[in-house]
Amino acid sequence: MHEPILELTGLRKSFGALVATDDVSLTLRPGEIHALIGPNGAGKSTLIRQITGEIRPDQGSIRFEGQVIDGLDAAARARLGLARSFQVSSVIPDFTVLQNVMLAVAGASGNAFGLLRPALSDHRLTEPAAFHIEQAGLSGRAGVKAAELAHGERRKLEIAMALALRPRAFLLDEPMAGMGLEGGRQLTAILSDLRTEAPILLVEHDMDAVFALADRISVLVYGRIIATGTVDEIRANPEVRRSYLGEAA
Ligand SMILES: Nc1ncnc2c1ncn2[C@@H]1O[C@H](COP(=O)(O)OP(=O)(O)OP(=O)(O)O)[C@@H](O)[C@H]1O
Repeated sequence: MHEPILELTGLRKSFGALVATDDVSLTLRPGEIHALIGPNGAGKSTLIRQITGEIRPDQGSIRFEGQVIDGLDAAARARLGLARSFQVSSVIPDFTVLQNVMLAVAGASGNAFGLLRPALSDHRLTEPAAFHIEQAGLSGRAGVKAAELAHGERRKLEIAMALALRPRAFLLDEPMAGMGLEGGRQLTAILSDLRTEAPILLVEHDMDAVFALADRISVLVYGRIIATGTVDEIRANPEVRRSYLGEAA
């Protein structure tokens, strides 16, 4: 068994009297999609924010690729390759898809590319950018301005930009939201391939997508993980059916 990429141990976070995550432990293994599901207010976003470093746990510890990262701020964790996608604020609406992804490649490489003439035709930027655009399913749209993309295409652009950062793990918070049926199908196929690039911790309410994608599922209820298992194990778990899945299973 490979070492986990990400390992959460005993994470606890309270807001006043409310315990939002209560002794949460889970692992993200190489190559897997681990879905985190649970009712509204269960603590899923609070958990993700502790992993990214946006908020500090009251107790517990996080290891990333074997290193304890509790003392690192969000920027340092991002530099290690912990990528939270779908909240990319850096998409420039007036730039094309290709130019946006090139900027992400340039940012990730740390190289001092000149801002004027050379950079936008530099093959060290155009080649990896074109590759990530294809990986994200946006081939043929490279020349379109970001502002003109449809919602689902914008999400693919965000994936391409996240890929440019060469992540070691993806944290995805409700990627299916607002995608529609066909968009959701396409995104499911893209995410399925993405797990080989880096494992994915997937917070998602769309159970069709979760059941199609997840290698393992953890169920969070009132801040506690009540079950972790394969899709079949979780669908068959009576406590999970009672507290969350109901008829969806
Ligand atoms: N900054 C905060 N201050 C006070 N309470 C908070 C804060 N952030 C979250 N909470 C509370 O913590 C609980 C868990 O919220 P969280 O957003 O993590 O749940 P969630 O599982 O992501 O919900 P959803 O599925 O609706 O996004 C909720 O009761 C929420 O109101």
